[in-house]
Amino acid sequence: MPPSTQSEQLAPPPLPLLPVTQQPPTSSPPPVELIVKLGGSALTNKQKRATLDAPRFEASIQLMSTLYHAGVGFILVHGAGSFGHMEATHYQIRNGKATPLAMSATHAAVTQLNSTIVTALIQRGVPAVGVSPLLVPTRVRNEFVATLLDRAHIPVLHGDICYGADGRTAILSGDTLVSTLCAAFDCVRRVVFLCDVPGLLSRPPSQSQPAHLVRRVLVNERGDVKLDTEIQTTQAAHDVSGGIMAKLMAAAKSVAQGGGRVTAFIAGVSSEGAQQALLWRPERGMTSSCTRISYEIAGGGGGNEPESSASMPRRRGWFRAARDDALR
Ligand SMILES: Nc1ncnc2c1ncn2[C@@H]1O[C@H](COP(=O)(O)OP(=O)(O)OP(=O)(O)O)[C@@H](O)[C@H]1O
Ligand SMILES: C=C(C)CCOP(=O)(O)O
Repeated sequence: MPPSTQSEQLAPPPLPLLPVTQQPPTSSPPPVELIVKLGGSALTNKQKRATLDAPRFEASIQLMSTLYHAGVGFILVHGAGSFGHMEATHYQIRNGKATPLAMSATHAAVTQLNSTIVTALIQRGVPAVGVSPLLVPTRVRNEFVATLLDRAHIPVLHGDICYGADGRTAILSGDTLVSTLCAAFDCVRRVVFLCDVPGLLSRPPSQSQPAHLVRRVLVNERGDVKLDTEIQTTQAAHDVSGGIMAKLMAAAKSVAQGGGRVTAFIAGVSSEGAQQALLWRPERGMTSSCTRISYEIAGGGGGNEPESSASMPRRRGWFRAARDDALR
């Protein structure tokens, strides 16, 4: 074989050609009951730019592959993790005035992760197709996702940068995308947010005091959230999409807008809780190893008046979701 030139060596390795017989049938795709959000913390080392967390990445891909081969239909969304948050912070995208080049650089980072995920899934026989939100209007994006599902693909969307209606630059979190998809696809019954923690904890895992897992969160028709315990949360300085609190609110929105149709979960990617959440059915009742966010008509449980979550470092009782971060 002739020696490779330098430019050939720089190209990423190609996907091996799959045996034709391994390709899954394209007829009768399963109904889509599930949206999975693979958090950046379930895929990457969020402290180190452009770095995968190899064991968690493998666990995430393996879980998605197992789901697919078990015949479960789902839409996959992933976060940016260390491929996007640091760029978005550096280029001040949330300030609304990032340059086109800054937007491109941040989008390139998150699509690099998207391509890595899609490639890993294809290698395991999952017919994944990456879908970037970027400039595509929500309605068009949802039609594209629906067409991919009809053709038996697994759409893989991701948190991204976007331009608001006024042209200002903004972040569209994967968590927000989940609630948008949930509203558009009324066949969805559960949404599962997978990350590096077993669910919502009473304290940030970085604190030395022991934290307990919050197993149950209730949401009313207005999207107000009820917790039976006080919680404290933190987020990394370079996190541009609100951390675990924004995730809880996106989960609450998915549940509230479904009016009881949808149950949401936050679970650890390598935990038993992930299996419980991904395969949960209403008749299975309680889940013990993850956080379950479910619907309850307000007035059933007493509690405090809704307050602004932004002003409450410690929360207990009913409180109201903070304003959505996304512009669309
Ligand atoms: N009370 C808490 N309970 C659970 N996690 C918490 C809490 N406070 C802080 N955290 C942190 O929140 C992180 C999960 O939120 P984060 O937004 O990073 O998730 P993600 O969806 O995986 O990331 P990304 O936005 O990159 O997709 C955990 O890694 C944990 O360190
Ligand atoms: C930082 C960017 C570009 C998207 C953030 O999406 P998230 O990680 O799902 O919150």
